[in-house]
Amino acid sequence: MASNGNNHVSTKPPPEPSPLRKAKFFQANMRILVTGGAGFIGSHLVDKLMQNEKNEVIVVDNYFTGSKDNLKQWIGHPRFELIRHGKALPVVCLFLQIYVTEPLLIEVDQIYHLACPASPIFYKYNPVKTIKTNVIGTLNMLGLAKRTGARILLTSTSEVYGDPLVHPQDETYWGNVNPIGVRSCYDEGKRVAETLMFDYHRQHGIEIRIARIFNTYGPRMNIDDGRVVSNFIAQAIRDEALTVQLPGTQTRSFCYVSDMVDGLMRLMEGDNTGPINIGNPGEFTMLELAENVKELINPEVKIITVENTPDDPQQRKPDITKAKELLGWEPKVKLRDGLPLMEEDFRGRLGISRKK
Ligand SMILES: O=C(O)[C@H]1O[C@H](OP(=O)(O)OP(=O)(O)OC[C@H]2O[C@@H](n3ccc(=O)[nH]c3=O)[C@H](O)[C@@H]2O)[C@H](O)[C@@H](O)[C@@H]1O
Repeated sequence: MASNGNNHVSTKPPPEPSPLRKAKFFQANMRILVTGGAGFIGSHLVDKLMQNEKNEVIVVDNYFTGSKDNLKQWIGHPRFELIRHGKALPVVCLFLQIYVTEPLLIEVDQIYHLACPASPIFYKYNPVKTIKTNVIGTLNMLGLAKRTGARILLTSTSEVYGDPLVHPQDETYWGNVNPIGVRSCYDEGKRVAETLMFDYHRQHGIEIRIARIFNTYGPRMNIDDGRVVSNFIAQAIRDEALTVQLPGTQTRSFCYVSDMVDGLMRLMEGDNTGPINIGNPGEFTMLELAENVKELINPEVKIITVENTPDDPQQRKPDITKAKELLGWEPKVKLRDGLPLMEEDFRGRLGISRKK
């Protein structure tokens, strides 16, 4: 049984897969559910999973932050299925509808559970729905894993470390999180989701994997997503000033999306439950990031400072020793190589070409 090296080993064998999966007539394909599969990271993960002819991929998404456009190349493909919901109810409600009141009665072998708005602007917009998504959504996916015997991977977040007092952050750090702040719906929500994963693992023998994702960027991010890399790139392309939130010395470590997807798939296929940090340890202040974007994308653009929001973590950098040792994974794409790839995608979508 997989362990995270911290005595979290389940005493129970994993539940038996559905008898259907063993039936003679049943195809040998691996059936993989991706919640949030129309989103930024989810859709890149789907692309990679679909490259393997043995995979059937089922996406559940409510399009709150994801978009059908991200999956257009797979719609109609015989190994691909998209579960979407009607338009009568507000989008987040619809998401919860399927998770809460309509259990997903499908047979799956693996579940990548990504569903949740990840941009602070979006997750703070309706915090009650955000925490419900993290708690009830994860509970229901664990219920599905229990019934089908599927292995489930949760994309948790570096936000579980809060405003960290250790640097860099390794997986043994328990975090410095405000339980009643405006970010709590997300960071505390993900912390409860991790707890649920381990409780199902210990109590029911569910095969779990937990990735703690650090800031990720790349093509298909929402243009007005509100996160720093997408903001700066869109601002530089539109000739608008880059808005560095104060103090500007706060740091983040940015991982290119293809590296992230590679890390998630290695974690799913490997033997370790995690939690495992998946992120790029290259650390930048927000002022340095702005300088890089200015130099690479638009040397004419201004950099200004603006007010920040409460509880913004002041430093963040993953210790990826565990990912290197246990998954043989480390990121390959440097920030200065990844930013131009994202610029190209944003220019295409904004319809603004580079000045000669
Ligand atoms: O990108 C991510 O992966 C993470 O994004 C957010 O976490 P955060 O690190 O706060 O992401 P941003 O909103 O991109 O902010 C990063 C830093 O940039 C600053 N910022 C943001 C936007 C902007 O226009 N200017 C600016 O300086 C913020 O103050 C903050 O210090 C989410 O909360 C995480 O769950 C998610 O994993």
